[in-house]
Formats: sequence, structure tokens, C-alpha cells
Amino acid sequence: MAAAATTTRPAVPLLKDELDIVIPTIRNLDFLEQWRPFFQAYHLIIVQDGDPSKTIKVPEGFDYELYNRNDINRILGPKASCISFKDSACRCFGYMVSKKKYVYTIDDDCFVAKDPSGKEINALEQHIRNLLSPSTPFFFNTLYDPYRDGADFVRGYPFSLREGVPTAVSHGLWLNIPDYDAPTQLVKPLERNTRFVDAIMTIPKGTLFPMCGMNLGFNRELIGPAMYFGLMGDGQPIGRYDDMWAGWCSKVICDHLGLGVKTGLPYIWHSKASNPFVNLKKEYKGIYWQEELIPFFQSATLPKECTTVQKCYIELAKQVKAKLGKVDEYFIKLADAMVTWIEAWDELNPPSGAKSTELPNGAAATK
Ligand SMILES: O=c1ccn([C@@H]2O[C@H](COP(=O)(O)OP(=O)(O)O[C@H]3O[C@@H](CO)[C@H](O)[C@H]3O)[C@@H](O)[C@H]2O)c(=O)[nH]1
Ligand SMILES: [Mn+2]
Repeated sequence: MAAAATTTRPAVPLLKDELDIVIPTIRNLDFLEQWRPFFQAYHLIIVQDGDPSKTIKVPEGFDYELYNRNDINRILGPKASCISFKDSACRCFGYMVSKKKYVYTIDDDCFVAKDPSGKEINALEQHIRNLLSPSTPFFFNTLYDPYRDGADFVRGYPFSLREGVPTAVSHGLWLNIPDYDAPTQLVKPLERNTRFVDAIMTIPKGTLFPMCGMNLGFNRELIGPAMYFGLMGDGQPIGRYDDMWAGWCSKVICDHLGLGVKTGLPYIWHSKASNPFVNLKKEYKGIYWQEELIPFFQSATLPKECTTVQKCYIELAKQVKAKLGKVDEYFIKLADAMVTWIEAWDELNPPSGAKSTELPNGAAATK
């Protein structure tokens, strides 16, 4: 019998001191007002993109640290070259500086959605429940998440697999503006997602998926070093493939390490459609490159000696350089940046017991 997840709201917010909320932004964070009941108990890490001299207004009452480009450059020095500029990919810097076990990342144009009964959805709480309950990547449960209230493993599901595996990633979805690519946005400018599907599924082992960074939770201790959002935006030939890259790399590594990835609930309300023409310019190379990238990730194998995320990631970077460098020299640069990312990650997150690299004084405008 799968352990039933409770649905009553806990007195103390779940994982209150074990989770950071990472927000990439170029604007004032008024959107937090709507999330206050659900977010106020948690620490925020705000990654300010673009002009560092601009002041980002954060509503009163939130506990946060804020990093702009000057902070990133000061903290990482030359290794800051691996953090994108003028692209939401910069958010992964927040994953690196966090010291918590879990991370939730959300865009500043994402608001609280309502379920079909009209009840406001605490997306953060649902992500936490997803991350705290096991995944089932080795055998598909046709009644979806067996660990939810009112569900279980169906007949024929092997009992030897019912313990499941630790969940590394919880991928949430979006009502209103769906995360479509530019061509689809151009063809269907008025399409809105009104379909609330009450399901959470484990993405089967060996299957890739298009990971969107808008409404995403993950266990930083299990998969954090693989959550590099790549080289995007300013000075790069591609954008809007930041989260996709992280999703492909992390899924290959989760499959190798026996970790789970879930998708489905919770929904957020995505309010703003970014400009499809601007998006087309950012993502067009990705639209044909991905026809070669997907087969690469589908066939990627990692040796058994790769027992940590870092080792897996470095091995993947080697394969990216060797096999994708011929697609475009960008992937040679990206492979090098993947290694720089791991070096920077390990510098800021030394193994427990080793002296941690204290952030330089004033590295962040803390609250
Ligand atoms: O240069 C920038 C632009 C934006 N941001 C911040 O990033 C998020 C997302 O921005 P926005 O909502 O404008 O863009 P979307 O197209 O909806 O983003 C989704 O598509 C993918 C793009 O890679 C991504 O997975 C989703 O985020 C907001 O918080 C902006 O403030 C930025 O930091 N730098
Ligand atoms: Mn958006």
C-alpha cells in the first residue's frame, strides 16, 4: 500500500528552512504580493539580470538575498563567464549560491492559479509533496502517482518496484499562456491553456522531456550540479533553450543514478506571452539543432564509474564536445562552460566538512 500523502495544510510550512525560492528577474517583484501566503515563510534568492545599476523593488516582509551581475562577477571571477547575461538562464546562479536541500524556481510573470473548484493552488506545497514522495521510473503506473491520496499501484504492478526511487525533479505546468515555442506561438497567438489535468506522472526511465523553468522544483542535493541552464542570451547564438538543456542533461543523469523526475501538478497561472518574433530570433537555431541534440541525449550512456552528479556532468560535457562540436562550434564553448559550472559549483559548495568558500562581504544585498 503506497503511503498516502496528507492534503491538510501543515501548521509549519513544509521544508520552511530547507528550501530556497530562486527568481530570475528584470523587473520589480510585485508579483510576490499574490504569492505572499505561500512564499513569505521561505527565503528568496533573487537573480537580477540586465543592468545592475537598476533597483529591483521587493515587497516588504520577504526574507531575501539579491545578486546582480556585479555580484556574480565578484563572486565567481573569471568563472562568471558560464552564467548567462540577458536571459532567464541566469537563474542557475541562484541554485549555485543556495545552501538549501531544495530549490523552487518561478518566473515573475507567473501567478497563483485556481483549481476547477476555484481554490487557490499552493504550487510550492505541491512541488514539495512531489519531491518528498518517491518516483516510479521503471514501470508506468496507469493510475498515475500511486502515492497520492485516493490512488495506489494498479493490479499487475510489480511489488518489487513499489518502493519507488527518490524524486529529484518536480516539473509543474501552466494555465493561461502555455510554454509554446515561437512558431507555435505565431500560429496560435490566442491559444490559452484552460485544461486542468489532475495528474502527476513519473517520466519513465529512458524518456526525455522538454523541461520548462517557469514552475520547477528540484532536490538540490540529488541533482543540483546538473541544473546548469547553459550559455544563452547576450553574445550567444541561441536563447530559450536554457531549461531544455538542463532538462536533457539532468534526465540522462537521473536515469543513470536511479532518480525520478515527475511532471504534472502543480499549475501556476502564466500571465504574459513573451514576443513570438523576439522568441523566434532567440530560438530558431535550437529548432533545427534539437533534431540532432535529442538523438545525442537519447543515446548518451555514462560509465558506472560516474557515481556522483559532478562526475556524470563532466563526462557528459566531454561527450557534448566530442559529438556535438561538429553540429556547431557553440557546443564546444558550451561543453567548456559546463566544466566551468561544475568547478564553480564545487568551489561554492565544497563537500561537507571541507571549508566552504565564504561569499565576499557584501556579495549580496541581503534583507
Ligand atoms: O533577459 C531576461 C528576460 C527575462 N528574465 C526573467 O526570466 C523570466 C522569464 O521571462 P519571460 O516571462 O519574459 O519569458 P518567457 O518566454 O515566458 O520565459 C519562459 O521561456 C523560457 C525562456 O528561456 C523559460 O523557461 C521561461 O522562463 C522572468 O522572471 C523574467 O523577469 C531575465 O532574467 N532576463
Ligand atoms: Mn513568461
